[in-house]
Amino acid sequence: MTEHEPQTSLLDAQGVSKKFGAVVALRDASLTIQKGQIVALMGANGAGKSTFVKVLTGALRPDTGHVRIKGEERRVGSPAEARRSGLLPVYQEPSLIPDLSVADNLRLADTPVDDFRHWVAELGIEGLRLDDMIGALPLATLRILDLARALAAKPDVLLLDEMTAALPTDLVDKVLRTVRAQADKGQSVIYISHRFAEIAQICDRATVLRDGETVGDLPIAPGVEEQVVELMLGTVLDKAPTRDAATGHGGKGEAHVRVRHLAAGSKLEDVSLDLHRGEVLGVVALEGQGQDELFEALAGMIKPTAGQIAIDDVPVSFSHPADAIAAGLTYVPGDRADGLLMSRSVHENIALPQLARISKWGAIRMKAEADKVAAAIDRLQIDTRAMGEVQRLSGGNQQKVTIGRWIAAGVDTLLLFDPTRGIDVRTKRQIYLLVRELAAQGASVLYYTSELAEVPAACDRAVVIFNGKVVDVIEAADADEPTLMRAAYGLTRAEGEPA
Ligand SMILES: Nc1ncnc2c1ncn2[C@@H]1O[C@H](COP(=O)(O)OP(=O)(O)OP(=O)(O)O)[C@@H](O)[C@H]1O
Repeated sequence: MTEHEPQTSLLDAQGVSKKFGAVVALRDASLTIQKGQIVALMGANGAGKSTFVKVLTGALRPDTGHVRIKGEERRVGSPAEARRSGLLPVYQEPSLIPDLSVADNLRLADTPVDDFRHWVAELGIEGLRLDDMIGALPLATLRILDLARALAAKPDVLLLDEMTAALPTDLVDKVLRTVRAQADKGQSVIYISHRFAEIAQICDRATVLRDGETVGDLPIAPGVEEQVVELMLGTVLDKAPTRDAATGHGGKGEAHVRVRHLAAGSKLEDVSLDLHRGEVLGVVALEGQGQDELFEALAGMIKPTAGQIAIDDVPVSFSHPADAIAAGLTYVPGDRADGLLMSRSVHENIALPQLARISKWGAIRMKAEADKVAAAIDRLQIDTRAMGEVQRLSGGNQQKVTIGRWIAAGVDTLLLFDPTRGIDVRTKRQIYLLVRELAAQGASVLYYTSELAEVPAACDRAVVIFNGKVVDVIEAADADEPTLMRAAYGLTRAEGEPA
């Protein structure tokens, strides 16, 4: 090709539409990608990103639209056909079969094992055995295995849907570097994410969807963030709320939940912390430092092997999640599928904890419950077009339902594990405000986040866990990303550096 000849797009989709009954998921979506480019596909929760990826990769049949691959009109009728055409997705939720081993899963997809092993190592997963059962592996590892499996198939276009949302910072870094390096070698990537920092780091362009329609396609350049947000939302977003230091809790006074020398599982070795009423206490840790076990022990899902938990100075011991709930500890897991009744409605899912509580009052309380549920849906702007079943909601809207139910029910102590995973920028801000509101009303919140920027936005203080132990406690005012990151890697502060 001469330099004057226009380059044929590797993939060019135009005028794609898709309805689910009355719900218009895509109305006029388009996207073009050249060889070696990374294009960010952006849009608020429910804008149609996942649906678009499913159409492009043959998992859903569009109602209208054209897809050209290397200049040729193609009907991508099935995932197998998409794969043959060089398009391979990594979906938002892990796609490996839990009841099978890693090796069996690879066999099912004809994945070359040596290439897979290469990518697993490159992406920073150590100690994986091919006979490990998928169901026993943590969510972050599963996401990486999905990516490694896709890379091993050497697709022309890799479609990554919220790839980093469930990953801790160290793995995010590896994924971003790997994806960029692959693009530099000529692989194209469609990258769905709500995280601007990642998009600025690796993407060449951003295609923006709003209500199922492509409303912009811009090169990534300094200052593009505000433009993208405006296109995504169709309005100008208020400035991010900052925590009101005057109302924040400084971690002083009597602790509501007191944890001493807690050990559990193979990773949590010795964690002590005090969670006060009215406090949002952040937990920061790289993958696998014991944070899962800390939350599971507090939620009564696993038994500690050592240490004590006390609530208002009364020692407690949980043999079952019901014991933790009875003691006022409410756990919202990171894996939204764990917490939702997928085939039930949004209303039923949000009303669930209240139903347990109010059943003895019967119909008298039904109106109050319905009002609270409606208020929670409204506060979180849950997309209710697909009210029938939670499984039909977009991923971000499902996550909002898991949080919305506790806003409706009211809580004493909330254990939030990475609550904003896959949630768009506007809703994230609403969630920070809601968490702060719950705290202002006297609730205690323990808040694990894999996104370091959330600590100063939502928390009063953060404990940093490394190798199963608390290595630092950092006040929100000092919790900038470099400080948190160094602490998370177990690096002590340099002599003379301010705390
Ligand atoms: N199988 C389905 N049945 C009915 N409605 C659906 C189905 N799948 C998606 N939808 C609806 O289509 C719309 C677009 O959803 P989609 O998952 O594509 O959004 P998204 O942009 O990926 O959102 P998120 O950022 O929250 O993942 C939503 O209103 C969703 O509820």
